[in-house]
Amino acid sequence: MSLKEKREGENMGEMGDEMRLSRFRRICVFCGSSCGKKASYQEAATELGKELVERRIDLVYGGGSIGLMGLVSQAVHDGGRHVLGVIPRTLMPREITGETVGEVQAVSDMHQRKAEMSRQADAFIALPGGYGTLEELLEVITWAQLGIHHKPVGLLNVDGYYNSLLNFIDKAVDEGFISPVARRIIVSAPTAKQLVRQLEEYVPEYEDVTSKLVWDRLGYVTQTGAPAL
Ligand SMILES: CC(C)=CCNc1ncnc2c1ncn2[C@@H]1O[C@H](COP(=O)(O)O)[C@@H](O)[C@H]1O
Repeated sequence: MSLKEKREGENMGEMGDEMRLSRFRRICVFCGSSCGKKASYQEAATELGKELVERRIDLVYGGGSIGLMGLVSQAVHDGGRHVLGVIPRTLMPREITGETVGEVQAVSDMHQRKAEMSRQADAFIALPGGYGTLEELLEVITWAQLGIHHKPVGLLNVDGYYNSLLNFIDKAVDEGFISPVARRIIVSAPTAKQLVRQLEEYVPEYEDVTSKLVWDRLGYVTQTGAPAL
């Protein structure tokens, strides 16, 4: 049995009685707390939410209703899937982040929020965004590189928004700072449909530099305690 088949089998085994259309139970979306200037960014956030609904995938995100975060969470909630917003207590007042649809999980700080969003998800997708989005994206890529998780990481490159970032990463490969294998951790596509399809097919090829058991002891475990993807 190939690694891909084995991992798919593991996921199916955890499915419960609901027939799934995806190997992912829940996806974490990172995105701007602003809407961005182009309508295409906002449309992409809603499209991504609808794509998750179509594939019966739940959402975990940073909570609140501001910017693209609000659009993607509303689309998933409207489609009847579960939405989990993970918010640091200091950002909880409605004047700061707006109303959260679905379930809210309060955490103590930004670090705990990232760890919790990551723990709850089977894959990650970044929509267009600013510093916060980039930081969250780069952290889960770094964690994949270190073997903390093997979950797919996708970049929704709406209207080429992330072209310059991808060019920079390619330069880092050329200059010997990122290995070609680590470059392939990032899956990118221009539409939600294409991206989710590519993430479904993603096979991790990264060799763990540290046993996953070590990370588990540090608290980086999946919620069910099951092996990461
Ligand atoms: C005080 C203040 C500026 C609040 C803005 N309100 C926010 N509410 C909730 N999460 C946020 C907020 N700003 C940034 N984030 C976090 O950073 C990411 C987006 O940051 P950005 O807009 O790309 O850079 C989100 O995924 C979220 O996890």
